[in-house]
Amino acid sequence: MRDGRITITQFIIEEQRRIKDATGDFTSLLNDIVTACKEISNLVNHGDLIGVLGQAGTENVQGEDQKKLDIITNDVFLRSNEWSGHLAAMASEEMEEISHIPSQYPRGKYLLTFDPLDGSSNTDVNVSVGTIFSILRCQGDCQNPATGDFLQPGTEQVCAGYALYGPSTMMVLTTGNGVNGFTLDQNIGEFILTHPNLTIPESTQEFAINASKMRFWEPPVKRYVDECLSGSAGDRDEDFNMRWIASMVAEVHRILIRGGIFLYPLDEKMKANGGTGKLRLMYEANPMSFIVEQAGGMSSTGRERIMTIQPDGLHQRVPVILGSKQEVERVVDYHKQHDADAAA
Ligand SMILES: O=P(O)(O)OC[C@H]1O[C@](O)(COP(=O)(O)O)[C@@H](O)[C@@H]1O
Ligand SMILES: [Mg+2]
Ligand SMILES: [Mg+2]
Repeated sequence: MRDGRITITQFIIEEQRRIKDATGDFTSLLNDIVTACKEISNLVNHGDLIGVLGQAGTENVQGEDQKKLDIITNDVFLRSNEWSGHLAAMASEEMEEISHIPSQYPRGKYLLTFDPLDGSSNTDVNVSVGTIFSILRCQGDCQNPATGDFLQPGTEQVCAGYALYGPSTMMVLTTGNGVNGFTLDQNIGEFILTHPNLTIPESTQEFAINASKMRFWEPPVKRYVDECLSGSAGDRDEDFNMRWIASMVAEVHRILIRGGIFLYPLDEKMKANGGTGKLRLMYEANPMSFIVEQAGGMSSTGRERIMTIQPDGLHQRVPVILGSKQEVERVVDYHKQHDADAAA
């Protein structure tokens, strides 16, 4: 741009020039995703002015009540990405099965998973929400993709990103070469590079967890949070602050900017109902873990690195503990100690 600012399109193209044999497919796919996020930003921003708030009256595969915006944003993502010829198929939080590319369009070599609207319990109360996405290569038959083609560990991701619809609309991306943030300039409708090379501070005094679940937490999590709450009056040398926005995108974004630790652990109530966590591996935990690790942070279930989990289902749920390395390592240690004592 004349004033030296870099648009997301220019940034992506320059990134791709680094890659030998880059065909431009990936760049074009990312541009379609960027367009979808711009459209969603506009919808979220207009809210009740265009009647998109409130319940849809339907349930998704997770058994959750869908918001109107869950369904509308899912449709925006499908329509924006199905025609390009770069995708073999898509998968979403809001669809039980994978979505095949309509026969009138060519199929390509990539797979796209997405959470079209993250933090949807916040839509009606005007609190930040987002969109999360992850791109994989289709390792199987791209002309006849199946669910199994999606079930690749997070380490296989080609790209992960999110859009945050807050006071300003931002996009944050990684293609495995660091993490960069872009802000939507509403005047020209372009995302501009404003946060190059985002890095998560190793230490922090800020934790985020839904404390209403405290009585169900496993001992390692209970111990960690208790210590944070006791602060310098307890075993920790400093005092801690707490945050909970109930939008994973907004929590992760805060952590990318100023550090912190985010926990949505497995708890006794979930276990009693045969649950394995709250957040979904394929379109929440894996893309956010890729971004957090690329920014120098750490992401774990408490017992294993999330990115190396072999997925066994499109909507599989996992415990998520991510953020500043020193704090995540501490929580992982507490799990190790607890499990070792329990096994002894
Ligand atoms: O309402 P709770 O239990 O605090 O859960 C909040 C969590 O649930 C989520 O809203 C789940 O995501 P969706 O809104 O996409 O279903 C996360 O963004 C957030 O971290
Ligand atoms: Mg979500
Ligand atoms: Mg969602």
